[in-house]
Amino acid sequence: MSRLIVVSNRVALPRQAAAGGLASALQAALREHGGLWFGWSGKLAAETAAEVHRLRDGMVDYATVDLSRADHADFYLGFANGALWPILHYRPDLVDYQRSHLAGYLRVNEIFADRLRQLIAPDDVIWVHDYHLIPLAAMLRKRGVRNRIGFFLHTPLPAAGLLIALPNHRELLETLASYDLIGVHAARDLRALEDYFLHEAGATMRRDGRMRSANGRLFRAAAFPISIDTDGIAEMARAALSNREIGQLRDSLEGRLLIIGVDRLDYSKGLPQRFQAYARLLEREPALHRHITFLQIAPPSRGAVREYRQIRRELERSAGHINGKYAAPDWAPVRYINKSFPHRLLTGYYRSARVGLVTPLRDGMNLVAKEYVACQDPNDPGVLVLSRFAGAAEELTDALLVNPADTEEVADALQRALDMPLAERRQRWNAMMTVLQKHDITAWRVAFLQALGR
Ligand SMILES: O=P(O)(O)OC[C@H]1O[C@H](O[C@H]2O[C@H](CO)[C@@H](O)[C@H](O)[C@H]2O)[C@H](O)[C@@H](O)[C@@H]1O
Ligand SMILES: O=c1ccn([C@@H]2O[C@H](COP(=O)(O)OP(=O)(O)O)[C@@H](O)[C@H]2O)c(=O)[nH]1
Repeated sequence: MSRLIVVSNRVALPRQAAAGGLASALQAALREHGGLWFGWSGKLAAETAAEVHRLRDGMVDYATVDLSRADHADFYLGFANGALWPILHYRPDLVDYQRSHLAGYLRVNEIFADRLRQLIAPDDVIWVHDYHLIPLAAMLRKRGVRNRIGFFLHTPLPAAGLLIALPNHRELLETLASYDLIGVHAARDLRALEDYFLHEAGATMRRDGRMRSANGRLFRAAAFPISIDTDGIAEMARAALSNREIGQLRDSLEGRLLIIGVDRLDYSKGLPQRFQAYARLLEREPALHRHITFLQIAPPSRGAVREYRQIRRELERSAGHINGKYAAPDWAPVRYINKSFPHRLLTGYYRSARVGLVTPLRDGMNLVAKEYVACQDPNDPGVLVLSRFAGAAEELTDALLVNPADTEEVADALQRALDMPLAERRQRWNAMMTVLQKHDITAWRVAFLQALGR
């Protein structure tokens, strides 16, 4: 079996809390298969990649590099999260495009290519992840790397008509053709990718399903919905019940039904709209007062980008406003926490909640939705309220699917979830759990690597 090299900006180092879905998922994918994981150490230093830090844990070797403050600002905050992230999440209005940021992005990709080149053996299979590293394969090819290289995009991909709003889009996106296989989460992302290549980048589609780029390179694209370690997460949720912290949460509810949301503090997650929908429910249904509690866990993310600071302020106001208006001396309708929790606790919190409220405006997949389902008690499962615009909605069709921007619709779905009879909760949960047991993180990894190997 050839060695697998996974490359991503974010790396979940051993005994470090996984930050976000990419890190959680790749950690689970590599745990069983083993391989080398190359990427950013998460640390800043005087110079980018002055040395490669090596570490081994179980089946996984880690090779990480530090970023200089300037490269972190231009590459990660500036271009990746200030320009690419908003356009990929259908927010051209938030794109802050600066040439110096693009230059930093390309510079860091070149440095990564140099360092990685030295680690690659002839029959290694290389799997690059996400929008931070789009041109990496083209840069590796320039350095003579002929190995199989796959790419996986963890975000949504908007329609070509929107993508072209990004200055210099073709120069950047065409480099994707240097990969042998491009994976996306959902059928709609695949349609957008093909549409972009065929109508904006001069590629053609061959009968065998591969595309030929304008400069003659053959590559394939397909959808591979990412998933979770379903059985592992379910087991963790059962074990969590004996945790003191989970008992404390349950006691504090005093019989009230819990609605839970867990999201990085990101404008793509639809948090202001979610708070509004919850407030609307309270306004409409005084009978629910004191009988429900909404727990929103929202660890801060990318705080050096202006929009992320703004959304943080907005949510503080909104949570304060709802509590100010509806709270009683012995009841707060919203518990809002800007802190991150390990899976050991999160799984128990999910299991304690009657409703999982997952309403991003756009999301590549959204693993929280899948984790919430996997953590439920089969005898008394909760209900998932899920945005149609999360990749997960293509698979979890037995959730209550909503348009997150429609306050009344989300409030209706919350009410329906809170009232749902046990038989219907069980039937919906069984259907979703069947999907997650078949399509777990191992199935995702195997499907992608098999397709890359073909
Ligand atoms: O690394 P950060 O800047 O701290 O951000 C965390 C990750 O956010 C995004 O995650 C995506 O990947 C998930 C797994 O495929 C998917 O479920 C989710 O919908 C995406 O938003 C980002 O794409 C990652 O690169 C970041 O590491
Ligand atoms: O306090 C927290 C909040 C989130 N997560 C994890 O971060 C991931 C979030 O992934 P998702 O795909 O939902 O969204 P992303 O943050 O990647 O956009 C999930 O595995 C969560 O369990 C966590 O471990 N602790």
